[in-house]
Amino acid sequence: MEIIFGRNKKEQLEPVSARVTGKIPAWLQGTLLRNGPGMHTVGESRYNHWFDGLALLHSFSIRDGEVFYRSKYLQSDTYSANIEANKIVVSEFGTMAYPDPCKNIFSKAFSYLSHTIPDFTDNCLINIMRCGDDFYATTETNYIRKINPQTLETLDKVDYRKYVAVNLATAHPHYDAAGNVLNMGTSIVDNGRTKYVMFKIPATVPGTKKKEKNPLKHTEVFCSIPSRSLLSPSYYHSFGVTENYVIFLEQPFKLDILKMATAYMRGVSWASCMSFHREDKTYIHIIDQRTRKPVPTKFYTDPMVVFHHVNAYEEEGCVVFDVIAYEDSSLYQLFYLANLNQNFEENSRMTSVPTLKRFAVPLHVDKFGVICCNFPAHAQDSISRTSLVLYQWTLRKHPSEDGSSFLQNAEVGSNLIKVPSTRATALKEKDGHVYCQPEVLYKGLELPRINYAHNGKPYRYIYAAEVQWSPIPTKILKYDVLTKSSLKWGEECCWPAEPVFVPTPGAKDEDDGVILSAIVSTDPQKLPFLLILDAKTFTELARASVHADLHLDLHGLFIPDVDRSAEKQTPAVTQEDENSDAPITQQA
Ligand SMILES: CC1=C(/C=C/C(C)=C/C=C/C(C)=C/C=O)C(C)(C)CCC1
Ligand SMILES: [Fe+2]
Repeated sequence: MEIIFGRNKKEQLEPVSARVTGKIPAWLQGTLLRNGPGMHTVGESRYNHWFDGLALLHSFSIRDGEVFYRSKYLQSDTYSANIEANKIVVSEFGTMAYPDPCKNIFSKAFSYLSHTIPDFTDNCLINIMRCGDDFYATTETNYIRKINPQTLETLDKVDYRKYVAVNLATAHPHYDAAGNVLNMGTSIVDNGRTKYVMFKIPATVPGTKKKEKNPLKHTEVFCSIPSRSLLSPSYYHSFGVTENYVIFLEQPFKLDILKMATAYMRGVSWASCMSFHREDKTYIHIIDQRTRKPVPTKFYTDPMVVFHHVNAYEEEGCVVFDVIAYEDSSLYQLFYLANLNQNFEENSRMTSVPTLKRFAVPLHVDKFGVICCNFPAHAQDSISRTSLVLYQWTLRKHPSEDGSSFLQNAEVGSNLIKVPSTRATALKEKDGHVYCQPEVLYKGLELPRINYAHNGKPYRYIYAAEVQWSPIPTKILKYDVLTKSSLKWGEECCWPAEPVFVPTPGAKDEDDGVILSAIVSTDPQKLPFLLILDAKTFTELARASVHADLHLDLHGLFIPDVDRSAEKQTPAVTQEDENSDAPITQQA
């Protein structure tokens, strides 16, 4: 496994042509752009954890049936400082490091004496975010790095804190149909408060001057939720959205801010400042995007750890959401390089299996009961408590004939979920709190993706990596949430990456399209390759093998060429004609 994890990967700076077997659909034109850790040692020093590795960007450009591969290390300040010092001088998730005494680049790292939160790394190794016409490499700190999606060059270093008060932000933003970005982050001990902040970055800005064109300058806070505890906010890696709501899980996997503030002094990593509190609950926050306020009911479930939300949607007065859940935080433990490199089979057996779970949250619970089914939306919004009671009374006296709209005086202990698409339950408790219990759908999957046109909406298919006894994917999976059946692709000595769905132009069915996945091979006779599957049947359409040092990556996106040709057709932007407000095609 050393071959996959511990070894530094060589960059492929010049695009290399791949050997294509099979037939790439003619409509598939664009670039699969991905990110992940590629360098695990610098000089004599080694990172401890796989999530520490220096970001290596790579891309497969697909044009007229041909594929070109290239890769380049993100030229972050962290990368430059490390390379210059010929050792690790910047702290990452699982490795505490100290700045080179002669250099002052990360001088703020020592600010623990005067500030609670030290400066974090800009080694953006997790994902790629699209923001208007710009692309950024992302991690979970306050830094993102602008990149050129064609050349993989590193551009501006952006500090989120310039635009919104967050010390941490997720690497998994959401996008609406117009390409506006919705993300969230944590603001730590700011003005005596620790809170979770949801913010929007517009896709386009109507400004006239070039400077005003930066969408980040138009970032808008759209809701903040106070953390239950000032000094131990939850850690979260992603969140969910429906058409009208945001789902945020305040889980009992927490950051200890006091431990973080003293980590440099104590010589311990950030990872050691995170802990799972199995005695605690997981709180489910549902935020109404129209009012920008949380739904007042307290929803909760058992302790769990979620890294990836899969999708969510609204159905008959409920928010239904799917996540990959763990019983504890042991996943992060498994990715210590020492576990991955020696006695791999023994050390990386999962104690907690990533499980696809479906939750349902009833939206209109009050102390009088619960509104189910097709209670008209306008009425839900405008009915006051008094008229609600009256309405309830009227309905009880005169129940609607087809039973489609009704109010129900829910008994304590009764299940408030009556939607057809799940057996998940939500039990009303004496104090008005609601205890949600999920339906278990599938065990042993991670890195979930969907057809993003269905994000926030009812959907049927999940594409994911199948993980069996270890956290390293061995197969790609298509899971049908309706029939609960699955299709799989796998091959000896092949280690697949997160599968990305690309829709056929003018697609009718949700699964009309292809799956792209970069496959790392541990068979010396077999080159690594880009796999192209028919998303409907999960049969191989083509593979593009490359003579290059492919790394196992984390996340990325597909940029269809329509976007590029639109860019080319747009005349060069001048000071005067920068008013264009045209929406962009979004491919998350
Ligand atoms: C550096 C740093 C962090 C980095 C976290 C990372 C890099 C997490 C990666 C998670 C992944 C890849 C999960 C996959 O499911 C924290 C803890 C946010 C805060 C302190 C500074
Ligand atoms: Fe992730």
